[in-house]
Amino acid sequence: MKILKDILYNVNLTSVSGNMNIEIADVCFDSRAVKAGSLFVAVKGTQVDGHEYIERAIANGAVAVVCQEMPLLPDRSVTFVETAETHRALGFIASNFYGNPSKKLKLVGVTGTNGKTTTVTLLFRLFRSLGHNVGLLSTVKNQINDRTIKASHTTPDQVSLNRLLKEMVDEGCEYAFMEVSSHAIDQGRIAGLEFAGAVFMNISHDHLDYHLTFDNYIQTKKKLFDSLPATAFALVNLDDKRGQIMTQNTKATQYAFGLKFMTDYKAKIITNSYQGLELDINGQSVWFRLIGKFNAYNLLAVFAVADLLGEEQSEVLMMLSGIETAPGRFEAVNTDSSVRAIVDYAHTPDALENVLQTIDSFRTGNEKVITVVGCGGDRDREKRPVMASIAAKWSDKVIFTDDNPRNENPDMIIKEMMGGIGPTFVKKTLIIRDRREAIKTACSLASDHDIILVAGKGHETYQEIKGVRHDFDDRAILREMLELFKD
Ligand SMILES: CC(=O)N[C@H]1[C@@H](OP(=O)(O)OP(=O)(O)OC[C@H]2O[C@@H](n3ccc(=O)[nH]c3=O)[C@H](O)[C@@H]2O)O[C@H](CO)[C@@H](O)[C@@H]1O[C@H](C)C(=O)N[C@@H](C)C(=O)N[C@H](CCC(=O)O)C(=O)O
Ligand SMILES: Nc1ncnc2c1ncn2[C@@H]1O[C@H](COP(=O)(O)OP(=O)(O)OP(=O)(O)O)[C@@H](O)[C@H]1O
Ligand SMILES: N[C@H](CCC[C@H](N)C(=O)O)C(=O)O
Ligand SMILES: [Mg+2]
Repeated sequence: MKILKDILYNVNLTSVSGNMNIEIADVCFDSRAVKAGSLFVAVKGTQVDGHEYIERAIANGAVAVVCQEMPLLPDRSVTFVETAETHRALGFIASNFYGNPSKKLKLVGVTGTNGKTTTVTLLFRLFRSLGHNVGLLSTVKNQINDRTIKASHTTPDQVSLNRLLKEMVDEGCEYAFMEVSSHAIDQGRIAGLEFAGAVFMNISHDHLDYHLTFDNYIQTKKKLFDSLPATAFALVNLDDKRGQIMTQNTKATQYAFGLKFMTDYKAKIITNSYQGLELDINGQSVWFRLIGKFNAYNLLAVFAVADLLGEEQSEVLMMLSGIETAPGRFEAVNTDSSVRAIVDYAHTPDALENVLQTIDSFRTGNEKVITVVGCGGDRDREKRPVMASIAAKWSDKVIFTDDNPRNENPDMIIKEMMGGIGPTFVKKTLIIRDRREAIKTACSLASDHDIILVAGKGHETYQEIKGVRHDFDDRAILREMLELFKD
């Protein structure tokens, strides 16, 4: 049990009605989750306004309410407090409620359009193999040492996030590595956290349905760096032209990494092949299991973070050299078929182009590249024709299929993708909406040594259609179909 006035520490209150010395049993931002003794925080969302559910929260047992607009006649049986931005206040409140866990371990946040999951997963595995207790918050899963906890978001909501950090502290974690999505920054999910460091990977076209303009998207990511304390490090990829913008107003100590310019952490690609990457990092040449130039950035960022956190460089490189790629990230689906198959989570134009360019660079003869790809529903529509055109440009055959249609009409999604397909690409394009059938067709078309890329869903083990998640795993279906068409 915590006292209301203590959990409102650092929240700027504009007005108060009622007793601030009451006990609070739980913090909730959803009236449906409120139980007796809870504090309800009313948040304006993208669909509805949480203020409309205050009465319901009180009926469910809320004893205090945090709101942005004080009701004209506040219910006298509960305490009401008013603050300007409840979504940000919720971050501070959740942090106070769980004893400010982010201050009790070293929390590193990774942001960027692509590469967050890969980078935090590598960091988690590296620090575990270096003998530390570590926590992970990622799109694929959350993890505390050896315990896995299902993830519903790339970055959890304020309450779940602080609860998980507290569990990490309780289980002795010295470090936590987390993905910071742009949605999370905008919705105040990271407000009140104290980061030991933050990393900027890159920014490219995505989520414009939410941020509306690319500039808003950049400015949202920058807020992570604006919020860092002076004790933190701010590490940016200088090869991305928006890298410097991120640190314009930061109080943190600035560091940069990249492949192009003289930076604090610089790498050179010596070999980039289907077997892995050989990089020169700080004069040491090291082999890594990850594939593709884009992974050189992820590996270099991991090396830099480990160095900034005080780990010994040569030990880091030795351990990192043996670490596998994150699930569904350029994951080779190995069977005894002579066809090579790759599952990758590329769901942005930039990621798709990187992966297909990487595959293209490995061609040694006249092997065909067959790509199966779709675009998610209820997500950025502008990227659909761009992704389609990139897929067709770099493939000999491309099959457009369903990703997660969610609440959209899948035929319309594919129609929008086809907007990127001009007359020259039409000949190599097939439309097979059923993803299983699309993968089957790709396998049936492939001959010896051809390469199949199934893009967009990576580690996902479901397909989301109208709010229902149906079992679906690209990797399992690929394995089954490759076996079926094996000569
Ligand atoms: C668009 C978006 O990000 N939405 C997130 C947002 O919900 P919202 O703003 O739509 O909420 P709302 O439905 O309008 O409700 C407003 C408020 O009223 C409350 N409410 C609502 C109904 C009710 O009966 N009672 C009640 O109290 C809600 O709990 C909420 O506090 O806040 C919710 C709570 O934190 C999130 O679960 C929800 O994520 C949805 C499910 C989602 O799909 N988000 C995706 C887009 C997302 O966040 N993705 C990013 C990264 C993507 C990437 O990796 O590239 C992520 O971090 O995962
Ligand atoms: N550093 C990188 N630069 C560009 N593309 C990358 C990079 N790392 C990975 N990718 C590509 O982007 C895809 C997604 O990678 P990853 O899951 O690591 O990114 P993410 O930022 O976590 O994505 P999300 O926003 O969905 O959480 C990969 O499957 C790969 O195709
Ligand atoms: N985590 C991201 C990636 C989704 C990947 C893709 N499979 C899709 O459904 O669009 C999101 O929620 O936007
Ligand atoms: Mg991710």
